[in-house]
Amino acid sequence: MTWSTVDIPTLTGRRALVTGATSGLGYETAAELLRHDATVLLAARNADKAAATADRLAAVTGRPRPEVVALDLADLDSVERAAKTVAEHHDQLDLLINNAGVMAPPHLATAQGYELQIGTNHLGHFALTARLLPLLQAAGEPRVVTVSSFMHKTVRGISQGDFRAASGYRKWDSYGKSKLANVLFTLELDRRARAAGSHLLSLAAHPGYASTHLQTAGPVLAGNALEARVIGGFTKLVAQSAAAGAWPSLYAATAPEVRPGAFYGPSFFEYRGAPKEVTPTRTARDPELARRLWEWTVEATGVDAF
Ligand SMILES: NC(=O)c1ccc[n+]([C@@H]2O[C@H](COP(=O)([O-])OP(=O)(O)OC[C@H]3O[C@@H](n4cnc5c(N)ncnc54)[C@H](O)[C@@H]3O)[C@@H](O)[C@H]2O)c1
Repeated sequence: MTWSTVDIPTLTGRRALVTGATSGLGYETAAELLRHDATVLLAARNADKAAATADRLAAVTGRPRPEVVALDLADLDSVERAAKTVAEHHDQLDLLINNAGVMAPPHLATAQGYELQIGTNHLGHFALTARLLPLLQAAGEPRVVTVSSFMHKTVRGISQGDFRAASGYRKWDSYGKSKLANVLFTLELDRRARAAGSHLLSLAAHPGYASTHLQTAGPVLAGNALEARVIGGFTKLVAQSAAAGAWPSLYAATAPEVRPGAFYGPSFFEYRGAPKEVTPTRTARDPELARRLWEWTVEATGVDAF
């Protein structure tokens, strides 16, 4: 596939909400959507950072300043408030990019007591998608793109007990499980949308290996400045840029030819390059596990979609 961002069609009249858009892939995704004339909503935790990012995006793209929505994915009440705020100002949403994420922090909990990575990367995005579903359903060709990782391949499954990781927390295991959950969720959302006769498309993307804040955020949270410097330096040397890492998300969000329920990114043997369709692991494609994960997630978040 020889796709690049010049292939993104004009997005005039389309509204896109991007989570985690103050840095990394989310910032680059928002910038490219703006350049193609979408109306962009930046959902972010830190109001000052979000406002500065909105100013910067308007300046670098020459497009209208994105709207800022306060969203902490690690707090389900904040997710509910964010969705209400969006619904107060918009009657439809064309694109939801579930991009934000945290990787390998120390053992920390969300506001509701869930393990931080599964809570932020999976539960928060599930709740956000469910709460925005009426607005997505009101759009002509809605898409939900959820950003996963090749790290979903490192785990053999996920259980309800992993949501709290009450005993034996292993940071890489929890990250892998959160990214497995992202794929299971994408495929189950696709199945449920189609069973309900909805025109919503659910797709997954992964960036390969891209130089962003992701690699240093965990060590910073653990107070390990040296580890953050070493990992950050190594990543800058070998990883592709954040802009290139955003291509699979942008492809999934905008290419006319996508296949419902597909997963796009560089091949799993590479860590960079143009987006192509990749095959998730057998576990990630297990419909029974996806169904159970959905039920546990509805129980944990108190909200359902389809
Ligand atoms: N960079 C890579 O190589 C790589 C590889 C595979 C997958 N990913 C995935 O890409 C996505 C984007 O990460 P990135 O690489 O741009 O990293 P990043 O750290 O630059 O960006 C992550 C964003 O998520 C936001 N975020 C974290 N916790 C949040 C919360 N509780 N509420 C709201 N926002 C929150 C951060 O503020 C930040 O803006 C993540 O889902 C990550 O798992 C990245």
